[in-house]
Amino acid sequence: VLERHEEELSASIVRSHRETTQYRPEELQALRWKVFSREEIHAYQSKSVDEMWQHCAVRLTDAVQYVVEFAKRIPGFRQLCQNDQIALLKSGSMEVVLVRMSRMFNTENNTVFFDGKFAGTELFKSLACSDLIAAVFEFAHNLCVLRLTEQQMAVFTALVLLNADRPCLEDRERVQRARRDVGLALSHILHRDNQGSLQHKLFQRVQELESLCALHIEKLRWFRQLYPLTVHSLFPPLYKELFG
Ligand SMILES: CCS(=O)(=O)c1ccc(CC(=O)Nc2nc(-c3ccccc3)c(C(=O)c3ccccc3CC(C)C)s2)cc1
Repeated sequence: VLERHEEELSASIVRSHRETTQYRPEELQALRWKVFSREEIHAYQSKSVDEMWQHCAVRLTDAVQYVVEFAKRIPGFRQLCQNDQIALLKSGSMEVVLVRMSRMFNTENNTVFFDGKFAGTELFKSLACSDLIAAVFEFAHNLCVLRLTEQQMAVFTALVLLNADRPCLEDRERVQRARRDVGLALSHILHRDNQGSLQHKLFQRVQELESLCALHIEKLRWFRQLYPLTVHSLFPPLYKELFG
């Protein structure tokens, strides 16, 4: 009976994942070699720091919106109280965006999908946070080489969201129970795919995720100190609510 329950749980998580990614794997294959020209890269590099940050914040918020939709469809997340859903999204949505971003990474030319084409680290120069950009690329590369299937990615991202150690949770027990079910579903899938060794590699990636998100928040604080008005009036409200 447990098997069937796990099967049903992972099937519903995979369905939710498929319904809430902006780009399907087959679309990505077609886009793979669309890279920015030297002129286009130069145009991005000529943007001011605040212009480029604002541009990226809008793109990032688009991706986060899809993650919020995904979370709302995960069995076990839906049943949580409003406060706990927001607390999990506040601390987990960026982590899920970064995991999903790895499907939009091309390890052959070290580029990530951004604004409709694939971009290398040099395109983000005007953000003036090369350590964050290098860390995002490094993470995307390390996860991309694990070659997760969409099913493994879907259940892994549900596990990333259902983290009972997050701050400000009211019903930790309930999150823990939902997490245990998804954790069982993930190890069931990995063993069924004969990839049990992926389990500990994925948990290493989770440690990297936490420090990457902390770096993102640190850079955002630095940026907001320099450009308070840009953040206040030009950043998407959802970005400020989740990362502010
Ligand atoms: C995520 C769901 S998906 O369907 O796979 C998908 C859907 C859509 C896309 C397109 C997309 O929005 N790509 C972005 N790329 C980057 C980026 C930027 C610097 C290096 C590496 C990637 C974006 C960011 O703004 C970003 C992301 C992570 C950390 C930090 C930042 C910049 C900070 C300063 C806001 S948005 C990609 C993937």
